[in-house]
Amino acid sequence: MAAPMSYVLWRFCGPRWSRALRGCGLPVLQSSWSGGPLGARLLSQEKRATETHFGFETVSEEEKGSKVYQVFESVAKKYDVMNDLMSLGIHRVWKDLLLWKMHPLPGTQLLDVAGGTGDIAFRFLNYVQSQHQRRQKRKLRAQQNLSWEEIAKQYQNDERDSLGGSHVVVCDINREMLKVGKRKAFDQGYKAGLAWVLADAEELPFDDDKFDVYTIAFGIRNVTHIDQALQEAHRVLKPGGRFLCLEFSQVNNPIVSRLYDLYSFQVIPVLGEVIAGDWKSYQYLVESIRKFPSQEEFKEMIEDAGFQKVTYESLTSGIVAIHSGFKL
Ligand SMILES: COc1cc(O)cc(C/C=C(\C)CC/C=C(\C)CC/C=C(\C)CC/C=C(\C)CC/C=C(\C)CC/C=C(\C)CC/C=C(\C)CC/C=C(\C)CC/C=C(\C)CCC=C(C)C)c1O
Ligand SMILES: C[S@@+](CC[C@H](N)C(=O)[O-])C[C@H]1O[C@@H](n2cnc3c(N)ncnc32)[C@H](O)[C@@H]1O
Repeated sequence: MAAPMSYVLWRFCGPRWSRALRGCGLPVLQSSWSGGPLGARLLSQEKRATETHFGFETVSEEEKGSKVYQVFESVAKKYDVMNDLMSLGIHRVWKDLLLWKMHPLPGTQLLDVAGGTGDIAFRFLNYVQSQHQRRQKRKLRAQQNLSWEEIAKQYQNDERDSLGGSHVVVCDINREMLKVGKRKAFDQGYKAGLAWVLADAEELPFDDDKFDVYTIAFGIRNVTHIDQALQEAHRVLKPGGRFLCLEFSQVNNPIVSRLYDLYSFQVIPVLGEVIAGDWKSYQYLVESIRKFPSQEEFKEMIEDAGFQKVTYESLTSGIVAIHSGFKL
């Protein structure tokens, strides 16, 4: 029996068509066609796809989860040095820009999902601490005729709560990545306002309406059901809370695109082999980047999860983009 048109479009044109069809009220398939009566084959939106991609490879969903786990288990110890080498330090600028965009207020409760070795969390703690100190200094300067005891007391209070009540939870599915992150936190003296949780972005172990900001940097590309992770992000954010995602995206300059492709496929796996002894994980990295939706497509996915005022900013000719959305 012939497959319905929506399935054919989904199979050959991808999720963009699929979304467009859903908008027109047509039934949309999310899985592969396997024969049998039409009613059984037109899958409901709840039904999960059984096949997905791992880089350019087609794999089952279960396989994808374990392959992604193995990748980060394998690269964990060399992860930070590889990022500096591959990007010549540019990933640090992108991460700083994410924090400037967030501009957290005192008392911000942040959830950093796929937080890995803690780069976003540490930047958050530095940012809120320096903001808090600046505010306290300004307050002290504005108060006239304070005794030295009063000034000393204020400074002591500041030491006790140097973050102004802000807090970050780093959540990641990979034990090895968290282990490296915790070691880094210990070595660099980060302790207050920081917690580590081993969990899946698709099934967060947090109550509804708990966080002010949700971040995910270079993480969502690795998640099997991106839609599910986005719904979880929406659920755990407070009303008024903000979703921020830093991820690889679509390069918008043809010359940069050519060079970037050359660099990605010819240089990155070689660096991976030489530095981390792992060609395959870095081949997965460059392939997974090419499989990730464009800026506009990802914006639509974020909107589909219920976020509003969704915007994005492309950085470094679109090599990466920061998407932002609000739970209103
Ligand atoms: C397993 O999964 C993962 C593992 C991880 O460790 C990390 C992640 C997540 C990823 C990050 C947190 C960030 C990682 C960063 C990247 C993947 C790289 C992003 C790339 C850039 C910022 C640079 C983009 C490069 C270009 C626009 C093209 C410029 C390139 C060239 C001029 C070289 C062209 C290459 C060839 C012609 C091939 C032959 C060349 C050689 C053998 C020489 C090798 C050259 C170098 C090593 C120099 C590299 C040059 C640059 C980095 C250029 C920088 C300049 C610009 C930004 C314009 C994860 O998921
Ligand atoms: C490229 S690293 C990003 C780490 C960090 N956010 C950064 O910017 O450096 C991707 C991280 O996503 C994590 N990850 C992959 N799938 C995940 C999932 N389903 N839930 C939570 N974390 C996941 C990996 O374990 C890994 O630590």
